[in-house]
Amino acid sequence: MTSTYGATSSASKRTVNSRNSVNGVARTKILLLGQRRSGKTSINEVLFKSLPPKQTFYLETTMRISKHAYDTVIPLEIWDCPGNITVDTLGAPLSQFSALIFVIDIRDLYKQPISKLVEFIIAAYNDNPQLHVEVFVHKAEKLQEDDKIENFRQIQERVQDHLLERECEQMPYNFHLTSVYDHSLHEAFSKVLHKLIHSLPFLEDLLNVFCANSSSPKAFLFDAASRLYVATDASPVDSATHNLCCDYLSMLNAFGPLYQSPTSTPARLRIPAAEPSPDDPAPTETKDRFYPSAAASLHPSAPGTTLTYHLITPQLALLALVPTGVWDGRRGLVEYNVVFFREGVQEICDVEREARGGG
Ligand SMILES: Nc1nc2c(ncn2[C@@H]2O[C@H](COP(=O)(O)OP(=O)(O)OP(=O)(O)O)[C@@H](O)[C@H]2O)c(=O)[nH]1
Repeated sequence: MTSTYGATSSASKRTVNSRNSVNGVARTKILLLGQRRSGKTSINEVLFKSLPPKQTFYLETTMRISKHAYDTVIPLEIWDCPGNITVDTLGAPLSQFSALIFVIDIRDLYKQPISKLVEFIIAAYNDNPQLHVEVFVHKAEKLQEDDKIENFRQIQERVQDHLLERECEQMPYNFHLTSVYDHSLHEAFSKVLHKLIHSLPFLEDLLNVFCANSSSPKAFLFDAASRLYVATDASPVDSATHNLCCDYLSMLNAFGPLYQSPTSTPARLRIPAAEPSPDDPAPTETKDRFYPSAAASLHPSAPGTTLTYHLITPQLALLALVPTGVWDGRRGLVEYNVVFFREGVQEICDVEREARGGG
């Protein structure tokens, strides 16, 4: 197993070499673009700063590019750009970025946002064909189901037409319907994140082994603070289960500090201390919020399912559905499997950190 993780390490080394290193750590960069008021800052604040969605109403207009660092399985740097930024005024080559998220308000069917998106897709095609271009058709909850589907279709069609006109239709890009008011944003951003994690197949393998040995029909490895899932097992993701896990995490995040153990110091949780540097983007706020483990019964009637939560690293948590019979009768076995899962994940995180020059 160790040699397989070694392979991840060298793969990561190759890819992170091309990225800018801040504070000695090579961060994977994500560009957040879109028209004014399309919802870029809201997306960043809701996901990574735990801002309640209703409070996005009070966010101020972004005047300059702001860079936000966030540490999960991989260290991220999110560039929140003002609405008027163009390929020329960005001030950095697109080759520095791993993903470009373009946010379009679902009611904005006009030419301007589509032309701007097409400009960036063409620039990416020339500068960095590996760039993952993801279009978030945002504020989707504002429309009724039929209008939502119709606008979503029209935006996709117009982008395709523009790219055909410019003979650049080969560049791959994906569309997602999103809103800060439901789980669609978390699901869409998780899918973007999966494309950036080189160790994803190893995390998925660990989850598959955990599920097989614990009779679990579904397990997710979540980034606990942002509630993005960084990996899941091979069984299909159904939105209801994903949403349930998200809500359970949200509840634990809210109540965790009330039950904080006095002995759960950062040193004990092995939180790496980083020296701040003047160039460093705003660091991720660390808030102690966890129970080490928890469980909730979902269907009390037999046979029943229990949703379990286990903290894996200071950032990551394993959420798994386990048959209640297994949880009640063979809890020791499930916890034994969690220990092995934790060791595997920690090893992957250590290799990743080492490859990026952070350890
Ligand atoms: N209904 C709805 N409104 C949203 C959503 N996301 C953001 N908004 C609202 O959209 C408005 C603009 O949001 P911002 O995040 O400031 O948009 P921005 O793209 O960063 O804007 P600039 O800084 O001007 O470029 C705010 O009033 C938000 O409350 C959403 O999913 N649904």
